[in-house]
Order: sequence, then C-alpha cells, then structure tokens
Amino acid sequence: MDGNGINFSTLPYLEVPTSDIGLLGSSSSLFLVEEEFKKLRSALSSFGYIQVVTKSRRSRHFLDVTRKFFKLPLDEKKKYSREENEIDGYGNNIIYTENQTLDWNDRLLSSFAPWEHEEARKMASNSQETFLEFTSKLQLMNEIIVKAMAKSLKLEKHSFLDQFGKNPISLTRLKFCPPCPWLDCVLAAKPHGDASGTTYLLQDKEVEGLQVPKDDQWYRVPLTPDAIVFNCGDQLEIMTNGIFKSPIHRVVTNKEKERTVALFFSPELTIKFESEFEFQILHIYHRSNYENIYYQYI
Ligand SMILES: O=C(O)CCC(=O)C(=O)O
Ligand SMILES: [Fe+2]
Repeated sequence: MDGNGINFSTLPYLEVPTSDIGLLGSSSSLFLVEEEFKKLRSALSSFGYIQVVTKSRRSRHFLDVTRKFFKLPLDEKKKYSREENEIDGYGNNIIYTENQTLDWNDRLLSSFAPWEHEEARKMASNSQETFLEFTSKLQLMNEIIVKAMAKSLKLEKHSFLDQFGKNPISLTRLKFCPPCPWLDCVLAAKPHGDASGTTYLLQDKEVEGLQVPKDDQWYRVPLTPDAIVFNCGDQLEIMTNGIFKSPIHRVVTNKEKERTVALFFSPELTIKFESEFEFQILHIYHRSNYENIYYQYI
C-alpha cells in the first residue's frame, strides 16, 4: 500500500519496448532498421524507457557479486565507507538538510570508470573480471544507443556522444534494499529524475520495485530476464532540447524480500552538455507533484 492506500501489486505494468542493439548499431537503411530507430525515438520522447535483452550471463553474475558485497558483515562494508560529503563509497543518502527524507537502501558508489577506481577494484577483487568485462560491454552498448538517439533525430551520429567525454560509463551505483516493514510510507527511492546523460539499470531477478508515472498513474516496470533497462537522464533532455524525456521514477520497498540492483550512469558528473539545437530550453520544469524535484534549465 502507498500513502494513498493503493496496493502496489495491483498497479498496471508499463509496456517497455525491447530494442534490438544489433539493429540500432547497423548502418543499413533497411526497413527493419528504420523501424527500430522510430521505436527508440517514440519511447524516449514519451515515457522514456526502453530495455535491451542480453544473451550473456554477465549481468546475472554481476548482480551476484553485488549481493555478495552487501552480505558482508557491517564492519567489512564500513571499510569502504563514504567520507562525509563525498559521493564515492559505501553508505546511504548524503544529508543536505535536517528534515531530509532518506531512501530505504544501502549503496556503494564509484564515480570513476570502475576499472580505474580503487574502491571498485577492492570491492570486486575476487570477481574483477566480471566487473570489468560487464562495464566494458556496457560502454559499447552506450555508444550504440547514444549514436542511435542522434540518428533517430536525423542528427549526425556523434552529435551527442562527442559530448560524453572519454569515459562514457563513469558512475556505478550498486544498491541493496533490505525488507522494509513500513512499505506504506517508506520508499527505496523518492520520485526523481536522473541527473545523468544516460542510465542503465540491472534489475533484481525476482523482486521488482521501479515505478514510472504515465497519464497521472504509476506503472510498475516489469522484470524481464537478462534485460538492461535504459532511460535518458536530465543531460540528454537538455541536449535534445526536451525532445527526449528524463523520466520521473520512484522505487517502492518490499515487506518480505530484499532487492539488489546495479545502475550505471554516463558520463562523468563534471561534464557540461549543450543543446544540439539552436535555442536552449527556457522553461521551468514544473514537476511540483513530485517531492524534491526542482529543475530549471536556462
Ligand atoms: O532501484 C531501481 O530500480 C532504480 C534506482 C534509481 O532510480 C536510482 O538509483 O537513480
Ligand atoms: Fe533513478
């Protein structure tokens, strides 16, 4: 149940289109390829989500490694604790204000390309191959998708990717959400849009939680085996002058089961994007229905 007495398990599922990465990466002008670009454009300019189904077992293995980290004794995990006001390391939300609502989860963050970052290396010491292999595959997928986004808008294919810098996949956020007795009033993630360029999500194989609003109603994002869920972040919304949306989303808790996810954000946080179009977004995003979301792009 949520604060409005709605039972989450009865919310409808969002139909997330599956994109074929082979077709999106193709330079042919076959009908099938053109249709794939249209599908991408349509999804990203409306509710903002697509998914890519991978045939490899890497993603499953990656989540196993992540879960293992969160199962370590607290003292072990604390060795990787985030310093106050730092982003990287093990912990929870950074506290900005006294009355801030916290999310119900533990997380481990690495804000550099994972293969360059000491904390991530330590964390993955026994499974480094999984970690590195997976993130480098994701890097390739990001290149294909970001180029496809430009092509779907009839722009030169590098127009967005060139703004991503040399390390497109640069922020890894591993999250663990223990069972929560107060699911009617505690969220695993408050409604928010991602501040990234692009976001890739590996969902828990059994426990869903991600929800997205569409037409004044929350929808559940379904669990598709071996799928990587993709959404644009605020930076891509700016670059495309609002044509592609950075969707608002929230994550609900579960009373009985734990949930493990891995997120990859691109690019480095310090990179500043510019709109590819002649005029800049001038309006204020009016997202007042959602707690804690205030954006103004000028
Ligand atoms: O847990 C999830 O499914 C998504 C988490 C999320 O939206 C975030 O960390 O930005
Ligand atoms: Fe998010």
